[in-house]
Parts: sequence; C-alpha cells; structure tokens
Amino acid sequence: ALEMQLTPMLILLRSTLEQLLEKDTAHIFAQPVDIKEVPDYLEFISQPMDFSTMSSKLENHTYRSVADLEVDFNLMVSNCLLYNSKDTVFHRAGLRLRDLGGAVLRHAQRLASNIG
Ligand SMILES: CC(=O)c1c[nH]c2ccccc12
Repeated sequence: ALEMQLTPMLILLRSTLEQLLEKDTAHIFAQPVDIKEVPDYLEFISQPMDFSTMSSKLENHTYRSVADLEVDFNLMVSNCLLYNSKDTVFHRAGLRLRDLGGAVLRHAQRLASNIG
C-alpha cells in the first residue's frame, strides 16, 4: 500500500537529515540567518534555507525523495558560499559541509534505490 511505500522513505530522509546536521558541528546552518542581525542578507540571497526549515519541510512531507532533500541542502550551501567572502569561517564551513554532506547524500541515494 502507498503508506507502506512512503514510510521507509520518510525514515530514510529523517536519518539522512540527521547525518547532515551532525556535519554542521558549529551549528552555523541550524537556524535561518537572522535578518535583524544581517540586514543586507536578502539583497544577495533570494531563497534562504537552513536545517530547521528542512526539518519542518520533511515532517510536512514536502520531500518525496533524497533528490528533493538534496535540492534544499545544495541551496543552503550555495547561499552560504555566495553571501560569505572566501576568507571567512562561514565560507570555509560551507565548503566543508558541501563535501561531507555530499558523501552522506550519495550513500542515502544508494539506500533509496534499494527501497524502490
Ligand atoms: C550560513 C550563513 O551564511 C550564516 C550563518 N550565520 C550567519 C551570520 C551572519 C552572516 C551569515 C551567516
């Protein structure tokens, strides 16, 4: 039945998001960038993304595949690399999350292919 098919995917997506969160040890990506603290942020970034938003989208069944999750992960990382100049801790953290997260997502995609 459909709910049987969706449940394993939901479990896989939760596990994948947890693994991605673990790579952000400084919790730089945990919450939305605070526009009060960073008033020019939306002049550069049209679609903010962060892990708490991804978690809400996951629980609202917005993601139907690992690829869907990957789109928002890549958006979050791209925003960081665009807004923060190369000589910043935040930019370096974005590069590191991109590389570590890529490995997590490749493994999750392989597991997802075994569910289908
Ligand atoms: C993820 C990211 O770019 C940021 C996370 N926290 C911030 C604070 C000021 C400017 C940028 C950020």
